[in-house]
Amino acid sequence: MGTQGLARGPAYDGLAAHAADRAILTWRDATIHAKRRIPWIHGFNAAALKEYEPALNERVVQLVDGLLQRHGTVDVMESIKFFSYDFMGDMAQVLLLFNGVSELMRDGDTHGQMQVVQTCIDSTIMRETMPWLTRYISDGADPLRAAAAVMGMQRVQKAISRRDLFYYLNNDDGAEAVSPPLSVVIAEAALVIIAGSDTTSGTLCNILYSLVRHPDVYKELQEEVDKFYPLGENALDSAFHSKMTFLEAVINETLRLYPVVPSGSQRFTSEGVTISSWYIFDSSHSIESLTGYWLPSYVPRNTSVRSHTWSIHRDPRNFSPFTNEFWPERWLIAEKSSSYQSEKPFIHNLNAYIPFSFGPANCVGKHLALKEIRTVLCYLLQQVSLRFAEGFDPDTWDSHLKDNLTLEVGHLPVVVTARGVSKP
Ligand code: HEM
Repeated sequence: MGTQGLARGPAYDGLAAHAADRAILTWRDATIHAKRRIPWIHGFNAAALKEYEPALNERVVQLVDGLLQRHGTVDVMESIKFFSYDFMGDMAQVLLLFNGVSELMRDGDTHGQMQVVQTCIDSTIMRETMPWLTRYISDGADPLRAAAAVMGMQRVQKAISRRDLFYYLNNDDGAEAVSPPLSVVIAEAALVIIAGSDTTSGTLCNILYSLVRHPDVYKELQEEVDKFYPLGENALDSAFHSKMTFLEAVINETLRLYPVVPSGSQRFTSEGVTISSWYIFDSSHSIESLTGYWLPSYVPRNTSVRSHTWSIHRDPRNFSPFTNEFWPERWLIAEKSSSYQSEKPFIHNLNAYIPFSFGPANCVGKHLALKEIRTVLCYLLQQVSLRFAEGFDPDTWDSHLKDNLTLEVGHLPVVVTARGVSKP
């Protein structure tokens, strides 16, 4: 996956089948991919991220206000999903939206927007695993593309009042000598919705679930939030994010246990390659002793391969101890800001931590995703307390996870209580 790595595999052709133009995620040719990534990089640079803050902050306040207005039990999964789609709508404005604006949090799904998106997502596994089949049957992404085309055309004709991601993808900043054709901008803008919504909302849900499930961790994070954003302070101000080491540890640990693309990205061998793939344990030791050796293996040409992120993240050779447990402390120990005393070896292999993939085709939206997650958590924890709703069995959480290309989460019924903190 790195710069010297293998090229993308045929799964990406399946994702692009029927499309008038390919979105960046589906380009297999490294040269074209690198060229198409340029406007995305502009759209996610530090200055652009700063420009998106007012829109993000407005949506975060709307999310938390909405949770507080609903007395009793709230399915926080649905609220956060709507939040992430509304915010990506603000960034790209290409869905079946009212007046070009997504208002799921305000109005609910009155325009059938979620059905259009879900149909697209539900078809991804089929399109990925059987690209050839897409030639014979209609593509679940077609309705999303049609909606994106209509909205995209309206959008380019509109005078825009503020800069969003579409502004950069459409080369409105004039950074490139030649602007992309509308079909390309529409493909990219539709990808903003698909790549940027459920990824972030699923991660936020996994974080909230893990926090409520582990009251000691929840308490420690709450203390950190209260330290930087006490009563009356502006928790939407990102100034302190870089100092919040425990917040970072919680996010990292959640993405380790619940990677958003659990099966990883498909790659393809255009010629035979030898890789160190099998780790043979020394039979005289137990698996916990982790002694053994790598055995190289040969992958013939024209073979599709994947690095299975879920398994890599949950491998005791990469993260130990408490490999399958939610233990944010490991990130502080690795940073040497917390101590570790135990007979068990401490293993923390950052090369094996790949929630955003790595190399030239890694997640280009990573910094926006992290900004969203940090802002939601700081503001939410300053304003409210959460506990599981009566009757919810936290032991069932993992059994409702679904690998649908991205990791889908189940319902998360919680009781939300105001902490009595005044708003900024
Ligand atoms: C926690 C949140 C997120 C995670 C964990 C995540 C993870 C990933 C991963 C693993 C990939 C590689 C997929 C592949 O190669 O098949 C990827 C690609 C991508 N992501 Fe994200 N993502 C997140 C949020 C976002 C957001 C908010 C956006 C904004 C629109 C975004 C936009 C993209 C794009 C455009 C690509 C394709 C990049 C390329 O082909 O060069 N992602 N993401």
